[in-house]
Amino acid sequence: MHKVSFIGGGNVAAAIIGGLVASGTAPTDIEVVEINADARDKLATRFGVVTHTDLSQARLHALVVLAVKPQTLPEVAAALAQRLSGQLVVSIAAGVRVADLARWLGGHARIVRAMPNTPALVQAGITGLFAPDAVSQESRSQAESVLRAVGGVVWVDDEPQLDAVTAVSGSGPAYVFYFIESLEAAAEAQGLAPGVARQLALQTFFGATKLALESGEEPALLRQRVTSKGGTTERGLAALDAAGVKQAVGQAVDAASRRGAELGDELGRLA
Ligand SMILES: NC(=O)C1=CN([C@@H]2O[C@H](COP(=O)(O)OP(=O)(O)OC[C@H]3O[C@@H](n4cnc5c(N)ncnc54)[C@H](OP(=O)(O)O)[C@@H]3O)[C@@H](O)[C@H]2O)C=CC1
Ligand SMILES: O=C(O)[C@@H]1CCC=N1
Repeated sequence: MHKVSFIGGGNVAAAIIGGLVASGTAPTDIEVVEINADARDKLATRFGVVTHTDLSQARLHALVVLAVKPQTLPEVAAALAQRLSGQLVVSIAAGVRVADLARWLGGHARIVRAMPNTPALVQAGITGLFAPDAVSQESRSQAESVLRAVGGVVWVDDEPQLDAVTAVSGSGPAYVFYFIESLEAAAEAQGLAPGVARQLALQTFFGATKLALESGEEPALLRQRVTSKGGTTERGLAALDAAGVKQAVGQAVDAASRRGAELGDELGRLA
């Protein structure tokens, strides 16, 4: 496993670092530049990684993961530009395009974009990856091996598709938690105790997903098997249809994807 430098040590960086350490990377082979003292202390205590307050203190390993907010990236990239000497740069920032990042990095070409998600924390993430044609197969494999430490990976051929990935699986855990919260609230409204409501909601999402993954069957077929003719599920699904839930999910993904493109446009206008 490669030595990795992280710039930004927040939620997602911590999840990836956790996966790397769990899959055998020595904590001392990971360094993190993080301006927030609390976050820095947590990373050092939890994983034993090397931490720095400022980029100027970093050694910069062969693979550098940019894990700051998109709005912070132009400033971080400008500071990093002076320090780069051929490293592979992997950006996880939503929306920020390779061409803009390359420009802020002073023309650096070895860039891969990645869009992970927070289930990475429990090594059950899924990451979308994109690299421009000029990036070698070896660099692609290096980037992929870091993200594989926290779950599955998929590659997309066109950069705009990464906005769709962001909207589906990057933001997706938030939609799932929203559905879990809704099911739990509905269970409580039926008079079930809060602890029971939580257990029913969580295990139902977990069990249904496990069944779909392990059986490999079409989700539509699995749904039909739950839906007895003239029974309860039929009524429940009819209510979901009448409320336009399927359309609402489409609208959520569309809105999130457009925000990704918009972030790219906004930040791309910066020099
Ligand atoms: N959250 C998610 O589910 C996902 C997020 N992403 C992307 O990942 C990136 C990080 O997101 P997330 O982990 O949620 O964000 P966080 O805010 O948790 O992490 C970013 C960290 O970087 C620190 N930071 C800010 N400026 C600097 C700097 N100049 N040098 C070093 N560290 C700095 C921040 O400190 P402080 O808080 O003090 O500013 C913060 O601790 C974003 O670009 C986001 O688009 C991608 C996939 C999923
Ligand atoms: O909300 C966001 O912008 C980030 C990107 C995907 C998940 N969180």
